[in-house]
Amino acid sequence: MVLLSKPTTEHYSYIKNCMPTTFSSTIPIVDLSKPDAKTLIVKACEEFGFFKVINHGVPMEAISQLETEALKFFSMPLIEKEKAGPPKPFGYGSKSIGRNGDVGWVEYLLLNTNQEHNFSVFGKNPEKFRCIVNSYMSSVRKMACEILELMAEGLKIQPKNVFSKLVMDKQSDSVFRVNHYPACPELAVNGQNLIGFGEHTDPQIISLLRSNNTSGLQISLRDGSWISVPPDHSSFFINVGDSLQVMTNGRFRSVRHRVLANGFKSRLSMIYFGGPPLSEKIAPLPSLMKGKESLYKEFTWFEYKNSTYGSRLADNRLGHFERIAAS
Ligand SMILES: C=C1C[C@]23C[C@H]1CC[C@H]2[C@@]12CCC[C@@](C)(C(=O)O1)[C@H]2[C@@H]3C(=O)O
Ligand SMILES: O=C(O)CCC(=O)C(=O)O
Ligand SMILES: [Fe+2]
Repeated sequence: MVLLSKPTTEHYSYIKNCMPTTFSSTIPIVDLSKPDAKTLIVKACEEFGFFKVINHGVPMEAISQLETEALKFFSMPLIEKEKAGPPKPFGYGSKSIGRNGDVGWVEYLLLNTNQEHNFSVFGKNPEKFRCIVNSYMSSVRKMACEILELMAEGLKIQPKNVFSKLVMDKQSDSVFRVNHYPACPELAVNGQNLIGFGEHTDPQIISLLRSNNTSGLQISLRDGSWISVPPDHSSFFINVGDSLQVMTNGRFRSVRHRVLANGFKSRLSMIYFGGPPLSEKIAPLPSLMKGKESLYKEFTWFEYKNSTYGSRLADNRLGHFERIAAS
């Protein structure tokens, strides 16, 4: 007799003492077609490091095509999906996140925005999937550029492409990820909170996230409390990354966020992480220092990225690069 092991969640992490989920209505909403967008973006980046964008200009068709292809990919047998792995550095991964023992109730495709690095990742119909990913990525990159320009305008710094030029650069080290969180029926029964993707900040400049209508994403506020982000499949959610926190000398905050698994519905999210070229120095822009000292030591994106590889998801990665104020 062959004994098949029952899927079990005992090796995953739970959140203890998790408060009942409260969906927040405090998350800023920015309409990119309105003239006040730049002011609202700056305010949201200072207060939360997070906001929701409507009228974003990414065609719903590009989004749903990618969603369909991704779901097709994730519905394949594990043995097929594993042909696209391991995600070192790009490809299919499941359960394990990063290199240092983090696990979550998630499977994912991690891709480079430069498609040459994504060999053999696309399953049975690679050309179609690749093409759909490309057209989605170019629309989202355009939105990233627009938002980063609005940030510069809102901060009254010049030129207005100081941030956007980094993600538009041919050498930009950007990453794209599709996360799939299967429904976890055990949770529906026992009411526990299982970690889908553990708490962390994104190391890059900016992240643009779109998900289906399944909840799970939470962000941490300045006081350390967690709020649930109501899902909205037609909008984008924008995260300030660590690099943008440094470039604004701490004025913008990179947001800590996490995903909880759902007992009833599966969640699919796709995230574009806009990063600078590897050789780029990440340092506060002189025009934002106003005579103040940099809060950070000087480092390149290459150095920061390398240090993230050695870290655990929840680590305060910027901590190593903070300059301790001389007293
Ligand atoms: C434990 C991890 C896993 C990391 C690296 C390190 C710390 C932060 C994680 C992320 C978060 C943002 C996307 C990603 C691609 C990134 O750049 O940083 C992730 C990466 C991975 O999933 O490999
Ligand atoms: O899947 C999500 O909704 C968010 C995941 C995330 O934060 C990440 O991949 O960096
Ligand atoms: Fe993230």
